[in-house]
Amino acid sequence: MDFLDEPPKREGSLHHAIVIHPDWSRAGTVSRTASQRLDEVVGLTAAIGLKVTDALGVGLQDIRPATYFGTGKVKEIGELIDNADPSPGLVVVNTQLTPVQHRNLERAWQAKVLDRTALILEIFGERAQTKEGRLQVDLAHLTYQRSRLVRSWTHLERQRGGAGFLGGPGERQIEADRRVLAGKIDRLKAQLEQVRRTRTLQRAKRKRAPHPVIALVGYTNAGKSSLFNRMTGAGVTAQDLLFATLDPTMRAVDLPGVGRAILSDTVGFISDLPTDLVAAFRATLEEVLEADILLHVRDISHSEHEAQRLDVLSVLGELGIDEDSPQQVIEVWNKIDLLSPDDQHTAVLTAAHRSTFAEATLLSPLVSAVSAHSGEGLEGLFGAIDHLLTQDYTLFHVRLGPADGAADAWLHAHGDIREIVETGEVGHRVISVRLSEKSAGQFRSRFAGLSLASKVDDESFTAMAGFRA
Ligand SMILES: Nc1nc2c(ncn2[C@@H]2O[C@H](COP(=O)(O)OP(=O)(O)OP(=O)(O)O)[C@@H](O)[C@H]2O)c(=O)[nH]1
Ligand SMILES: [Mg+2]
Repeated sequence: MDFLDEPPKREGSLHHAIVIHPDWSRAGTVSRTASQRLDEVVGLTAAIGLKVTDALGVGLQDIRPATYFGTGKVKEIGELIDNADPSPGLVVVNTQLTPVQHRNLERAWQAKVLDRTALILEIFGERAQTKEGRLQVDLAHLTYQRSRLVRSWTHLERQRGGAGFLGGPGERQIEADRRVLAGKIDRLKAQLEQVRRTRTLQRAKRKRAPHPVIALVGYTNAGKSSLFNRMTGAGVTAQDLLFATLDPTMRAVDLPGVGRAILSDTVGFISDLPTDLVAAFRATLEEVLEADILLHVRDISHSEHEAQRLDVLSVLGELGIDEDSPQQVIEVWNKIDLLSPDDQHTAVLTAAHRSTFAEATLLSPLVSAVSAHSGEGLEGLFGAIDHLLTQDYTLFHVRLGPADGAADAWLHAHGDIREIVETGEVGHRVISVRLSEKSAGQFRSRFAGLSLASKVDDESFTAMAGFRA
């Protein structure tokens, strides 16, 4: 009964995998076609450096509690594994298997089985860079293992030849007392809580700085890091890999027209992201909750971009972000360089049209069509950000003299300078600047001797600037 003591007998290569996508399309309820789903899971498998020897969709009409697939299918796939050369040591099944199905399939095929959750965990395990990222992945991994007490195959195990996840004794550890696992989980949770507290403090500090926070979210591979790089000039990893970015990266940037803002790149989302995993990443994704603006980056050249959009909305929903949330939303239709000239034209027009009626919410976002690669459309995106951040700004005019250097610097730092008009007198000028209500209040109390004038008509502006009519 206890398969844990029964290692696979066939010595398949742990670098090679067969990928299986259970296909329900005949039941008529899938939102995506099976072949695109299969492509995605092949991409995920390749993302951890595995060679895919075979990839197939398997039509299903019902699920067997013991083996997921019917007996005939299990046997058929078993033969496929046996006949493959090199013999694959891994079978990826693109669904969530129950612990029993998982174990039985491993035994039947004498190979390691990775279901969708395990596969995504493997990718995350490989990508995590920071302490926090690793903690989160470890936690997700242990939670997954505890739920099934099945041996987990990890890339660490693969690389170190037997060392398991966390660099511990691996499989033996899983076989050990559940209480050990539970203890580890508790400790990880405590450590993560500490990280979370530190982050909250950092956020509070940022809040005191007057800079808006802009967070990039989107389906994995949509081009978030590429756009982040375009916007910041930073060398953040952008790769044609799923989940190239796992840890959030933040940068202060000076955006044209907007001034200083904090830009945050985040982990990509994917369909069927297990709830556990979403929870594990909550700590880092809290940046998203705190953002003033969300840039929802979409690969508009992808045939599945609409389904991906819905997946992203559903993950955001699990994080507590919905259409009523305070974050303002811009959809960034990325990769327009990959569209035909006609489609590109349509995308740009549609984006502009949508934006006209947009409420800047999740369901009614502003839209910007761009190419992170060529930089096309970026000005429009900056314009949209500027619009959102400054829409409650009022235009003021301030007359400054030679002694008002401090006020001048303050306005440049906190306002959106529209125009500077030199008056006739040396060192005197009128600055037209857009300020938020809050900034205007601060200016008035800080520079009480200067007057901030709003709604100045042409005539009084001329008078103010000392021009002769
Ligand atoms: N042609 C084209 N390719 C792009 C563009 N933007 C990104 N890419 C490519 O798309 C792939 C994914 O880009 P990333 O920036 O890593 O995507 P990401 O959303 O950060 O991905 P994850 O971090 O994995 O979630 C890379 O190969 C990029 O070079 C674009 O505007 N045009
Ligand atoms: Mg990325």
